Amino acid sequence: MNAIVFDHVSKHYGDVLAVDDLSLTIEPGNTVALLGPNGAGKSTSINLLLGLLKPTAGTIAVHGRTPDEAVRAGQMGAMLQNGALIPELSVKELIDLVRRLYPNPLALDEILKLADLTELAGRRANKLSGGQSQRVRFALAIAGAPRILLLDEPTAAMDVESRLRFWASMHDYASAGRTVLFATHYLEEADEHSDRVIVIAKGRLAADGTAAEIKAGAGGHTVSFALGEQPTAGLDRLPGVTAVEVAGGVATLHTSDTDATLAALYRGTTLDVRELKLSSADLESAFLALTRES
Ligand SMILES: Nc1ncnc2c1ncn2[C@@H]1O[C@H](COP(=O)(O)OP(=O)(O)OP(=O)(O)O)[C@@H](O)[C@H]1O
Repeated sequence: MNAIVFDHVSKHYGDVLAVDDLSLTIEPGNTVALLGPNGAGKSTSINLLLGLLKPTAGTIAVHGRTPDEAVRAGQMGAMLQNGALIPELSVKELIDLVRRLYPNPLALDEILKLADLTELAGRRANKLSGGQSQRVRFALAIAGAPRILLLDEPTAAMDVESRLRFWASMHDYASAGRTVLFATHYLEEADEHSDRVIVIAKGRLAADGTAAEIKAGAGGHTVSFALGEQPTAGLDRLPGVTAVEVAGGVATLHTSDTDATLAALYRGTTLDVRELKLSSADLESAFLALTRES
């Protein structure tokens, strides 16, 4: 059975269509990045999954149950964008308080270890740094041993070292066959820390695949050369070429097949090709191309 199913889900806030006929399935054990620019509908989708919002149309299933049923059964844990911690309690007390609310929680020591908080167990919540507070929020999200973990921009405002520690914790938790869905703006995080990337823009699905597939599918490579005064006609019809840009006397061809484009450039045109450069588009340009299109 799928872990998460969105079936033609839409969500309106008054006149604003935040999620627009979104259909997707996520299998158990996958770590999936939900990537999209500001206002794409990432938080709305996560809140719909948690049952905090109801869809205007369509249905959502979590291991075959409604979101409300799945939350009640302790199957979902979430780390949302802001959530206050109780300042007077120590890290250990706070986590223990929350874990006791669940039917089958993880052991306290295991949570502290997974969230990399063992050394901070006695520290009061109001004496934690921003990155440490985020680790406590992560600990609270996993306390009930949820099968599905939802993380809404979990590393926002973390420094580089905190991010590394955070992602190590997330991978440890996911490694026991759990499903993780995290929303992010950071392309490199989606690339490095997920098995699958779902790109949404304006509430719609813009791409779905591994980071490598998304890079390839969005015209993943560029071939550029000094064009000078030579004509550009026909460049857009070379095999593999998806877009042509000319700026400052340099032509840049976006291509899905570098070999075919290069062969045709040399054999099929009379252009004098100089200062040739090849580059692999990164996820960022693929992402920009995808979100621009939609
Ligand atoms: N409570 C609300 N009332 C009205 N409009 C809302 C509300 N919450 C979100 N929206 C709008 O819905 C759209 C999607 O917002 P959402 O917060 O889901 O996007 P997001 O991808 O999470 O953005 P960000 O990356 O900036 O957090 C945006 O246009 C936003 O302005």
